[in-house]
Amino acid sequence: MAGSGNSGIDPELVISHKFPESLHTYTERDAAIYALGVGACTKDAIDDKELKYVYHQDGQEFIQVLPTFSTLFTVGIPSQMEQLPGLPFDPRLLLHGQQYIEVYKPLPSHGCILNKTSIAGLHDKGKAAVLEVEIVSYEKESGERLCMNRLSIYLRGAGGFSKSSQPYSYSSNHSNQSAFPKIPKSQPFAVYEECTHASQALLYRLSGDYNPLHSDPKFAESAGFSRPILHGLCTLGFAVRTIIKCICGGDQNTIKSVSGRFLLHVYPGETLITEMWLEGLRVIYQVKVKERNRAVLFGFVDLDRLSSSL
Ligand SMILES: CCCCCCC/C=C/C(=O)SCCNC(=O)CCNC(=O)[C@H](O)C(C)(C)COP(=O)(O)OP(=O)(O)OC[C@H]1O[C@@H](n2cnc3c(N)ncnc32)[C@H](O)[C@@H]1OP(=O)(O)O
Repeated sequence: MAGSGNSGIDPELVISHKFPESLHTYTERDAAIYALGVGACTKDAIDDKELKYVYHQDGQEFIQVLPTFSTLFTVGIPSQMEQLPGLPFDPRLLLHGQQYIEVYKPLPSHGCILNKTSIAGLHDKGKAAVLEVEIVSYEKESGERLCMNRLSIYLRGAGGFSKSSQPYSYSSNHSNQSAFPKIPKSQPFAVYEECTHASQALLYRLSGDYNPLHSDPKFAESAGFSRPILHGLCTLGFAVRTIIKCICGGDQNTIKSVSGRFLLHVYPGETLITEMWLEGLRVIYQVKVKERNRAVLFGFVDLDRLSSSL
């Protein structure tokens, strides 16, 4: 509830903050390491729908890039948050809450990206604060807009900063594009099961997210977990890759937008079961961890066309 504590957050200072523009350069190797990190070709090293993400399959000139690779353009955010005036927080208590992605054109296999970052929201949830950050990414050379990522960061213990009896809530996004649909009660259109590896987070972190929550047992324990947990964006990468494989006929370029809410942490080595429902051009999905029979992620993916193989 509003006013239940005082985390020292100064909301007006936070939402008026202006981030400097930043550059992010990547190569084909980064795109391939990312694809392996989210499980591409793990079940089958010659998978004909996935080899293209890690190898110049059939002589293709460039490797193909998964749309969720764009989430890597945001890896600098947690360290930028530490410099953010008016936002004191304990980095051990920070969790990734939600991710929304819009893809405007296929991601190139290498390039230099210009990121424009802004605060998109701040909410007082009493026991937590939720900060939303939006990053619009452009291809530096052409100036063309490539994608947009909006992430919600859940800061445990940082709520209670509202000055009035109404909980503080600011959002720059009025379009409700990322509102979550209900999980249908009907049987899923497709279900796909896949194991993550015990070393999944250690592989995924090589894509640039070096938060010790995912690799350091002592840090993970101090954050309240029995061992390091998987990056939320790794779980999201598994889910979207699964949707591309099961619904999009392997064509990653049919993805227009992706939305996901992280419901519970995943331990590397656990088995992910992704359930998918197709409603027009929208795929509603839910990921469960088999070993604990718990939902860990849900959301939707909007497509720009349906695969002819459906
Ligand atoms: C590129 C890097 C980006 C930054 C990353 C930061 C570093 C962390 C990286 C990670 O990858 S962490 C691993 C991935 N994330 C997780 O594992 C989180 C899983 N989710 C949870 O553990 C829980 O859902 C939660 C976030 C702890 C919240 O659970 P809790 O029981 O405390 O919430 P509720 O009581 O249900 O709701 C309170 C309030 O908060 C809203 N809310 C709930 N969940 C989320 C969420 N995932 N994202 C945003 N907001 C959330 C909920 O709607 C309630 O609001 P009101 O309805 O009361 O207004």
